[in-house]
Order: sequence, then C-alpha cells, then structure tokens
Amino acid sequence: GVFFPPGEGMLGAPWDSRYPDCGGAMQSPININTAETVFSPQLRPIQLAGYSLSSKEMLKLKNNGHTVVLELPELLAIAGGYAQQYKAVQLHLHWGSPSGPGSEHTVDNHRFPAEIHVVHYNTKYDNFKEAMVHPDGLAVLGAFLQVGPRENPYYQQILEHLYKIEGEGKVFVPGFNIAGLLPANLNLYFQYNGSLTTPACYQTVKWTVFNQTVQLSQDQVGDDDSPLQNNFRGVQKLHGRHVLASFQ
Ligand SMILES: NS(=O)(=O)c1c(F)c(F)c(SCCc2ccc(C(=O)O)cc2)c(F)c1NC1CCCCCCC1
Ligand SMILES: [Zn+2]
Repeated sequence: GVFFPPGEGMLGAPWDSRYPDCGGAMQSPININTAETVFSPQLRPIQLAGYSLSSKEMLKLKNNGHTVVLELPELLAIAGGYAQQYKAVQLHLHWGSPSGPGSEHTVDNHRFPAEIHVVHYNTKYDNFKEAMVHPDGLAVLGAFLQVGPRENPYYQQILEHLYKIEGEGKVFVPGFNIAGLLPANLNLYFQYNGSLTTPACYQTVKWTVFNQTVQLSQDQVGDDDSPLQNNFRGVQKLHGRHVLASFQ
C-alpha cells in the first residue's frame, strides 16, 4: 500500500482529526537548516551494543503495507549518546519512487533518496507500547541512504528477501551486523525532540539523524516496480525547537 499524501489519512482526512498529536508542536520529520543548528559539545558519540547478531538468530522481516519492517531483538541497545538506556524494537525504511527521493528528514531542504529508522524504547518502561506514550520513551536513529558505486552487502541481507513479501507478508532472515546498515561515523549527528512520523504521531521521540550517509548501489535503492513507494511524511514546523549538532 502506498502512503497517503503527507499529513493525510487514508480517507483523505487530515491525520490530526483522528490523532490529535499529529497536529502538535513537536512533530517529525523536519528540515534541518544547518545554519541554525546549535553545536553542543556535550553530545557524545552514539555507541551501539549487541548490534552484531549471529546468523543463528532469525529476524522477522515484514511488509506492513506502509514500509518494510525488520523486527529486532532487545539484545541491540544504544549504549552511548543518550542519557538513558534504550533497546531496539525494529528498523524500517522510507523511500521515494523513480520520480523522486523519499527521505523523511531533509537537510538544507535537500531530500535524500531514502532514510533508515532504527527505533528503540527507554528500558525504564516495560515495553515499547508503554514507552511510546512517554516523552522520554523512544529514541530513533536515522540515516540517509545515497546511491554509490558499490552494492551494500548489509542492505543486501534485507533487500534480497523483499520479493518474498511483495504483498503484506513476512519472512525470516538470518542475523547479521545491523550496525552495517548505519554510517561508519556515529560521532557526527543532529539531535532534536520530535515524534513518530505516522499516526498516532506521539511526541515521544528523541531523534538522532546522522550527518554521514550510507551508500547503496542504484539497483538497491529501488526500481520502479517496488510495491511500496513514497512512504514519507512531509516536513513539519519547528515551533521554536532547536536542532543540536554534535559537531561544528
Ligand atoms: N517513522 S516511524 O518510526 O514513526 C514509523 C513510520 F513512519 C511508519 F510508517 C511505520 S509503518 C505504519 C504504521 C504501522 C502500520 C502497521 C504496523 C503493523 O502491522 O505492525 C505497525 C505500524 C512504522 F512502523 C514506524 N515506526 C513504528 C511506529 C509505530 C509503533 C511504535 C513503535 C514502532 C515504530
Ligand atoms: Zn520511520
């Protein structure tokens, strides 16, 4: 299923008529205007723990009608860069179509071909359903995907199974080093308080958007017959929020 026009639900009605938070003042995604980011030296490098999974671990890959979701074991955790501990829930992708790019965040109004989101929840709550309604409940690591000369073997571990879940299906893929889906340099990032970019748009996400991009081959970024296209929400107003940067 294709996503509906940004900010609109499947019935053509704006999301916030059914989900009030979708009309809130701390919504995501946003355009990151690099001239207005605030350098914050206290932002430490993001550290990942437990991301390198054995191929004995089987991970569920499913097409939920909006995106492709890889469910992640709670073994994966953010071990640095956030004040509290967060454990992984799932990762998913946002992409465009042959007619245009599909990242959710933009940088200086530049939209990238695609964007990966690795969703984590704060372990002071019992599970992500409980966590996602609390302001410090979720942490999402976002990275932009760009077209490069070489195939990305880590993304290939997911993309090679997509044809099996064309409809709304699921398949199990062997574990691999999930960190390979993110940029090599986790020190350079933007951070701000925002929301889920899909209903119910809970304003409970501390977003980290990496400055370095991930390279995939042209074939990997998507061809015109991929079933899911343009599943990104339009950028939202900052309403006075500041975007922090871990670098100058
Ligand atoms: N960018 S994002 O993180 O807001 C996001 C999106 F933009 C998304 F578009 C999605 S997929 C659309 C929502 C959805 C639909 C079906 C199912 C299911 O059948 O399991 C689940 C979710 C999507 F799954 C997510 N991430 C989910 C948000 C819903 C639940 C909270 C925790 C998991 C992260
Ligand atoms: Zn997302």
